[in-house]
Formats: sequence, structure tokens, C-alpha cells
Amino acid sequence: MKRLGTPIPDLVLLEPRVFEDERGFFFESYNKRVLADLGLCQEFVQDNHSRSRRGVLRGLHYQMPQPQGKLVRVVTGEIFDVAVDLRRSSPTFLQWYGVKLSAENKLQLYVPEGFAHGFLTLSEWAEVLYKTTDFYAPQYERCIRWDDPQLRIEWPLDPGVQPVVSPKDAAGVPVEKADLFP
Ligand SMILES: Cc1cn([C@H]2C[C@H](O)[C@@H](COP(=O)(O)OP(=O)(O)O[C@H]3O[C@H](C)C(=O)[C@H](O)[C@H]3O)O2)c(=O)[nH]c1=O
Repeated sequence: MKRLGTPIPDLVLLEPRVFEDERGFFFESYNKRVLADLGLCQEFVQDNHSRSRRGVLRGLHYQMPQPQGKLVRVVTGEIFDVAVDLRRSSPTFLQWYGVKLSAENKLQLYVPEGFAHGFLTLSEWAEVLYKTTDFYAPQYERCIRWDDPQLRIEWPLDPGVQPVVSPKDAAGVPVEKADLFP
């Protein structure tokens, strides 16, 4: 597993070592010791799996209190994965980063606690697996609008095309009104 840099130091992009042969491929999608050697010593307590059709946008979500770090990967299709730094004390406060994660590139993104997370589905279908560092707590769930005018996230949407979002996400708040991290 290689640790690749991102413009936001705590946001980590990982590239697994893939073993290919005439049968197909094998790779360790998660190895606690390997991640610890790369500086990621988080304990994960929950695995999530979602499937989305093209044009679905899930996010921007975070929990407060009880924030979740998330280790995100894609096993079918492709997504544009986005993380936003919501930590007021961070030099990259309110900066966002987006990256294409796909079954093909096998890249993984570690989104730390204190970040909002969301993704846009780029393929006909995408299945996203992610580990979290704390348990789901719906009572603490927060949602920032995906098209927040201050964040100006450059989602790869065709001009004039709106994403498919849940009613909860359609009711997301502007970041200026959101509860943010210290
Ligand atoms: C997140 C979650 C949801 N659920 C239930 C609650 C709902 O009945 C149903 C769908 O939940 P929701 O619409 O919140 O799912 P997403 O929109 O994919 O939410 C996720 O999307 C973005 C990308 C994230 O980063 C978060 O992990 C998470 O908020 O699953 C659970 O039972 N456990 C869970 O951990």
C-alpha cells in the first residue's frame, strides 16, 4: 500500500499493491499493520456498503458529536469522492478535495474525523465500501448542501444536470450555518 499526498495533509489517498495473474487479481484491501506503518492508526468499528446509480450524489455528511473517520473504496463502477475540512483551527479550513475512486483504480481515501464526506456516482452503478472509526448515530448526523455557494465544489456534472439526492440531502444547510469543529 502506498500513501499518496493530497492538498489537505490529513486527508490520505492510498494505492494498494495489486497482484495480477492469469486468474485475475488479489490485493489486501485493509491491513491494520500496513496502515499503522503509513501513519493511519485508527480503529475501525463499522463497515458500510452502498450502491448508487449514475447521477446519485450522497452527502455532504458528518456526525457531530461522535464524528466518524472513513476509509472509502469502490468495488463496482466509479465515483467522484469529496471531503471538506470543517475544522476551524485547520490551515485548510473549508478547503475541499475530490478524487475519482473506482473498481479499476482501486484507490482508497481516508477521510478524517472533522471532515464532511460525499460522492457523485459517475458509472451506471457504483458500490462503495467504507470503514468508519465510530458508530452510526443518526441523532448526530449533519448535512451540508452539496452545492454550497461558499465551498464551490466542482462536481463533474454535465451542464444543467442536477444530481439525484435524498430528501435529507436536499435539505442540507449552507456551510455558513452549519455546526463546525473547533
Ligand atoms: C449511514 C448509515 C445509514 N443507515 C441507514 C439509515 C437509512 O435508513 C439508510 C440510508 O441512510 P442514508 O440515506 O443516510 O445513507 P447515505 O446517504 O449513503 O449516507 C452516507 O453517505 C455519505 C457518503 C457518508 O459519508 C455517510 O457515511 C453516510 O451519511 O441506511 C444505517 O443503518 N447505518 C449507517 O451507518
